[in-house]
Amino acid sequence: MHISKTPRAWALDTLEKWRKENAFSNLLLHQQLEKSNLDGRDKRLVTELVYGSIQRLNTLDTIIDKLVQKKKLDLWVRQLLQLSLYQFLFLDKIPERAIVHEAVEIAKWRGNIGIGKFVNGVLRAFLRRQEEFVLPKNPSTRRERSLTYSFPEWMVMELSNSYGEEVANRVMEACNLPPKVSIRVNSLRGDREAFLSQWETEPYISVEASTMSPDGVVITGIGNAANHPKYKEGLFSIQDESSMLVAPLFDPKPGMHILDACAAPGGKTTHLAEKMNNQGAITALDIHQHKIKLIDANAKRLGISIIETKALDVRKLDNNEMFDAVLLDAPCSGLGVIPRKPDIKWRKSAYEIDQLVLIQQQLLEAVASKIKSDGILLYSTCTWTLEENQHQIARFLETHPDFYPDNTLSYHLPEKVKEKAVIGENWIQILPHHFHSDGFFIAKLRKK
Ligand SMILES: C[S@@+](CC[C@H](N)C(=O)[O-])C[C@H]1O[C@@H](n2cnc3c(N)ncnc32)[C@H](O)[C@@H]1O
Repeated sequence: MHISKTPRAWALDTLEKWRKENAFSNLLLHQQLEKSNLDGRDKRLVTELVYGSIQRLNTLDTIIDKLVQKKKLDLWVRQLLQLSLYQFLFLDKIPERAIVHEAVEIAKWRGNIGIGKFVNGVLRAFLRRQEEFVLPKNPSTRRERSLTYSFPEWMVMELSNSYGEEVANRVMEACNLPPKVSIRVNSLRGDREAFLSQWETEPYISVEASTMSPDGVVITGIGNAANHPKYKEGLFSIQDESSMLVAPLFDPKPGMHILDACAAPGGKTTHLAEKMNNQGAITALDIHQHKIKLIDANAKRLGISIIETKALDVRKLDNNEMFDAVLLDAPCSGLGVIPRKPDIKWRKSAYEIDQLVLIQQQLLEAVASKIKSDGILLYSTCTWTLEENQHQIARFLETHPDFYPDNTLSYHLPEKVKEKAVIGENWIQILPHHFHSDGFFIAKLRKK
């Protein structure tokens, strides 16, 4: 195989595009793997190398800086070193000789013999001096924890101040493990038992009932689940298990009229429609026109007809329509999805979180007046910062005396979830180490 077609060359190409195009690693990786002619095993290696190098970015760069002594490196050379060091440090099945050899071949092919020699020298220096770079097993300072768990220092502090150091360490550890793939059975097309029995003819795929949701299935070996015929036939949706907790909290009944204020791509909207047995009405808004198409396509694929979509900023919703319930699945810092999108660690800032808190406040304000008396407001985010979650809801209740915390939230949560999650009177916070699913927050409020 020519060097340009090897898994490591594909990984390097993907890392370069990720950085230069500021792309999301998960979307880019899907595109790249589709383009390549690699077999399943090699695709898994590319995935591991790309996610791993991004996940461990600060740790790898710190080592590279020590090895090259501040020499300015071309982006691709640095990334080639990152993915080689990632293999030395975090993968134990690949022989050191093979890692060095392939890195040098790629350096010669992409650059020249001189760069090949340079890469060879840096990697051999690392192997000679390995002991200098061993990460502390029980890191204590902020800097040590940042390097051992590969998190920016401000996030280490944010997590520790919110949940304590021990829990923060468990969260960061969990974020470095490969994410689970979970799917949601379309209950309009049959129940989970029947669905689980339909995979026996596909021996490379294994399925297991989720303990977090009666509609969820944890699946391995499927590759890109969106390419599977059963997905195209509308038998399931791809959804993280934590997100599957939202729809049941409405105790949805056929005939309800629900507003999903930030709906695209429609994961929770379609779950709600399935729970309502496709009877009633859901108004699904999203600010981005191009994302509305995703909700429509998902509804069509799943055989759902009760969702009416509209491209609209919910802050501009000025008709007099009132709803039985509103879901505000707000735009947020997304720190809870770091296991699936490690890029978030390096691209979010504390300043951005402050901006998001203000937007979330405006969105809550906008939907509050659209809820009927005795109606439900569910607020959710896929993050763990207190400002976006518990503090946001406390502030809303302080300034909206016509709402009160709805303590029925826990009736609709599976026992297994209640055992591990952090639960308040009317909210739940799932952290990534609880179930190895997304970090997720949900609060339930009711209008007087
Ligand atoms: C967390 S995502 C929603 C995910 C969705 N609920 C699901 O389960 O598939 C937040 C969405 O809010 C949308 N959004 C952001 N600001 C908005 C606004 N002012 N009005 C309506 N939608 C908005 C974003 O485009 C994004 O699609």
